[in-house]
Order: sequence, then structure tokens, then C-alpha cells
Amino acid sequence: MTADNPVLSLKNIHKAFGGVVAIENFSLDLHAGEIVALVGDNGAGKSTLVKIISGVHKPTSGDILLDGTPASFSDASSARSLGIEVVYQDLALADQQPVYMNMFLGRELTKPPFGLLDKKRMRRECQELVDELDVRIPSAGSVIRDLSGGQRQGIAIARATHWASKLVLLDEPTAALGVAETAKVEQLVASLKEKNLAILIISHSLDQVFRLSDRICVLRRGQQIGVRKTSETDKNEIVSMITGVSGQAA
Ligand SMILES: Nc1ncnc2c1ncn2[C@@H]1O[C@H](COP(=O)(O)OP(=O)(O)OP(=O)(O)O)[C@@H](O)[C@H]1O
Repeated sequence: MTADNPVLSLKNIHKAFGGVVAIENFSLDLHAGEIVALVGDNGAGKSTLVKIISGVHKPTSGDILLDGTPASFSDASSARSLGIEVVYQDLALADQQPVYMNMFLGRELTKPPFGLLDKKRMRRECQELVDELDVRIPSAGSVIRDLSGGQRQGIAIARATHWASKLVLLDEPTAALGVAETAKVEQLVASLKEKNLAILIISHSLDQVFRLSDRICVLRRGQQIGVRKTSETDKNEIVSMITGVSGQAA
């Protein structure tokens, strides 16, 4: 298998909720070490696609290939066990728990012989990870509710990166953040490329999409309108593709 083989291939994905067609005939390849932005207006089908890739929704038809092999995710945990992690807008962090417990939420390290939590090791490994990714927090023992929005987002992304072996999906990772925190989180997302993961990011900010992505995939009313190399397009073209109307970007 060559490095050019896609980590994930979506082929002719179709998803209907009763009579509502959310995704129609959608195909896309994601490669290791690249960031692809998924853009589209409200209701275009972005979240539905993320849920299909992460095993939350089953496609009505179509194929998902992981490293070239057909994959069928029965639920989110089966997608996770195959190396796919998602960071949702609500972050899914346990507010009352320290950072290191969140890092290992549902995958806690234990020690023999009684299977007690190995807090020391979790704390140490968590500290190494946040240091490596330059997520600045007081310590791995800090409680989540005491951290800023940007720090929390940093933890959620660090956790996803730690457990993902193939793909990280980011659903509006900076929607709730201020300017400085957004910049820090963008730096973190950009650094994930070096980990040779494939990254799919949903963002409503075209500035962010142009800062971060290698390719941009446009979705309109469930259909893939096109994929562009970021270096070969501009905001005007992407806005036209999103809206279906040619004109100037705001
Ligand atoms: N569980 C569901 N049941 C029925 N219809 C759904 C369901 N989830 C999504 N849809 C419909 O599918 C379409 C795509 O929705 P989706 O949430 O994927 O869009 P989106 O691009 O993520 O929008 P936004 O940017 O507003 O979050 C919409 O028409 C939505 O109403």
C-alpha cells in the first residue's frame, strides 16, 4: 500500500431520514497528513456526514473504505476502535473531572492485581501529551470546569489525537472561542498533520478554512458540489459553490 492510498474513501453515500434526503451520492477520499474542510450552508448535510463517518448513522446506501478495506460501523464505538475520533461542538468533557481522567474517559488505565485506576500513569501520560501538543493548562490535574473555552477545546482535540490512529473529525472546533483562543486551536489543528492523521474539519469561517485546509469540499443540499485544492481557489469561488449563486465573497 502506498502513502497515496486514501485513509478513508466514501463512495456514493446516500442517507435519507424517512422522506428527507440528507446526503445524496456523496464521494470523497481523505489522505493521511492532510486537512480537508467540509463547508456548506445550514442544513447542507455536514453533520450528517460526520455522523456517518463516525458510526453514529448508517448510510442508506454507499460504501465506506478504511485503508482500502470495506468498513461497516455498527456504532460510534466500532468506528473509534478502528481509529476514527470526533470532536463535537459540545466537547463531551466531564466538567467535574481532572484533565487526565478526561483524556482516558472510557479507556481508563488500571493496574494489577485488583484493576484499580492507575491515576499516576494516566496523569503522567496526559501531561506528556499536552506538553507535546503545547496545550497550555496549569496541570494534568486541573479540573475541566476551571479551564477556559480554548483550553477545553485543546483538551478535547488532544484526546481525539491521542486515540485516533487514522482520522480526526472536527465539527466547528472554534465556534465558541475568541480570537486569541481560535488562533491557538488552529495552531494545534495544523500540528496534527505531522502526526500523519487525516483531518476533516467542518467550519463556517471561510477565513479559517483558507488558513488551515489543504482541500475544500463543498456540500449543498446533500450533494457534493466539488472539491478544490485550497491553493488553487479563492473565497469567491467557494461562496458561489456554497450558495449556487455566482458573485463576490463578503
Ligand atoms: N436525525 C435526523 N432526522 C431527520 N432529519 C435529519 C436528521 N439529521 C439531519 N436531518 C436533516 O438532514 C439535513 C442535513 O442536516 P445536517 O444537520 O447534516 O446539516 P448541516 O450541514 O450540519 O447543518 P448546520 O450547519 O446547520 O449544522 C437537514 O435537512 C436536516 O433537517
